Amino acid sequence: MGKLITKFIFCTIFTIFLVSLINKSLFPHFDFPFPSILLLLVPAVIYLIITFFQSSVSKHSTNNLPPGPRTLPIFGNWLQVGNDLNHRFLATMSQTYGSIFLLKLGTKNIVAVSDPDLANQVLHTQGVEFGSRPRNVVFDIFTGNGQDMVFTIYSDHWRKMRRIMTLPFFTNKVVHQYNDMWEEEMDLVVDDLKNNEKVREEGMVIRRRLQLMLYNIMYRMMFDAKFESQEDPLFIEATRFNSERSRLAQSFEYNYGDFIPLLRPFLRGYLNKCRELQCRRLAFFNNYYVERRRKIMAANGGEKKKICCAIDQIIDAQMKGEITEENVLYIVENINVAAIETTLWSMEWAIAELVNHPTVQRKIRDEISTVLQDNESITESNLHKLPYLQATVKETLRLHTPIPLLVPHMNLEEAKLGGYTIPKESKVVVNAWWLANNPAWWENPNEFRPERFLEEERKTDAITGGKVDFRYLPFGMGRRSCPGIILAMPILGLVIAKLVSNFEMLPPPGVEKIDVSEKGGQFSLHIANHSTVVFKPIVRSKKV
Ligand code: HEM
Repeated sequence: MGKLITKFIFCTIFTIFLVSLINKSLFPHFDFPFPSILLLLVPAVIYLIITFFQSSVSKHSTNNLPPGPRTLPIFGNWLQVGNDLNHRFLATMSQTYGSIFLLKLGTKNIVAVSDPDLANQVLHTQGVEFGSRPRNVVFDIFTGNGQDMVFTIYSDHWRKMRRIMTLPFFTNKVVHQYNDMWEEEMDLVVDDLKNNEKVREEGMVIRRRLQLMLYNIMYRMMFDAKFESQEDPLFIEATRFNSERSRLAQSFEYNYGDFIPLLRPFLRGYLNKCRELQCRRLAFFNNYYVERRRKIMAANGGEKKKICCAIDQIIDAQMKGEITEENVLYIVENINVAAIETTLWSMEWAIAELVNHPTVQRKIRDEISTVLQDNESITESNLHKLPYLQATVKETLRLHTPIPLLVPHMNLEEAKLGGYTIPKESKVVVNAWWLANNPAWWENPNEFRPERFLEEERKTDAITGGKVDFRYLPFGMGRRSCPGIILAMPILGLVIAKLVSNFEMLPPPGVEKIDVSEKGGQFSLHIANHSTVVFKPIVRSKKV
């Protein structure tokens, strides 16, 4: 510190001397006012900041940090790498810097991992050390400073929230309890498609209809409530609130204020927008859904047997003093964020790939008609008899990993990883997409080929003895892995089975293949264009 102060004084005197010299020679008659001298301190202050950063970087570099590109003062690597640190860009960087590397974005450290063994260390063997989530200015607002479960640090609060959420959402009992309801919602989609003549000739963009289906599945599970149609004002409001929240949280626009705290005052407008949205959004969940359930529960005298949906159990936990009223709302917020769009993106990817691969559609149909008895309908409980269908779901999530870098992890304290020192509070991203698409580990990874999970992957299973395959992590692994896998996999399997067995899904007239290019945000990877698809009904004898 003493050294820095000497540098600062030296630099200030030197700058004043230099600039007055320039001023005197350029403007000999200019009377130099006092406040301008103060202005001259600006370069000195900048120099001070620069040297401070330089000293901290060089201090780190003696500490066995992971490799990475050279950093600039203040900005770190930000000017070189830009805002959009997406899965493909990080995969390319890993070819230069190796399977673990460090980027400095302003004051923030980002460690990128793209190797199955290192992924195992982050998610599993050192899952406690790396089990937290990094915070940023926008997520602090959307999570009420970590009152939720998905984005909170690894702590007693997280354990309690995960335990309380597991019983009403993430057990086999829940799956069996709701299987019929899921099917009912899916059958309504099939009926809507069948009853719309335009759909079998010109086709339609199915996203909004599937979105309604998924909202209804989740809101029926959560609140025993459903939306009447895509025009239902509450549906319009819920989807608007959630998509605005996604847009604001996933945007790269606020990075500058997050990476460089000095610039944070310039984010005030953005952060106010986030605060205002969050306030209205939580009030919406509370007024229309949570409060309604509270009233119904109060009318039932809090009788256990009358608990009929997930939020009743959550409110019950709150009434026992385990969590706060705000925590209840953040659970609702987390399900809205984590459950619906992820599953919807996966469905859109699956449909797009099936349209472009009619043989896969045919094979699924054949499997269903071979395996299931006449009049035996597909349900969650017989999905396990349909390996090709399941391989199709897996292949979709491999090629188009919806959360390609997982939800970022963070180490609260300095830690070791792959022999390197990871500074405390680093954001650690596991490049799940690259693990699942690296040609070093997968045969022709760019191909959509469900067969790989039945052929070569079976051989891999034989080699690994069926142990966890850390090349394939669309739901993460370990403590912070996705608990929703227990719902998402059967929901995806059932929707695909119902669509494929009721319709031939085709590109619209005049189009050979539909566009499967991708678009990403800070977390997500979704299809860039929601293409039109023709749903041509199949005349069948079997009920599916
Ligand atoms: C295809 C659909 C889905 C995909 C691809 C997906 C993927 C993921 C991923 C990658 C993570 C982070 C894992 C990590 O950081 O290591 C995650 C976390 C989470 N997901 Fe999912 N998810 C899906 C559906 C769902 C559903 C349906 C729900 C709830 C009903 C859900 C609830 C959660 C929650 C609560 C977390 C946070 C876990 C924690 O931090 O402890 N997800 N999901």
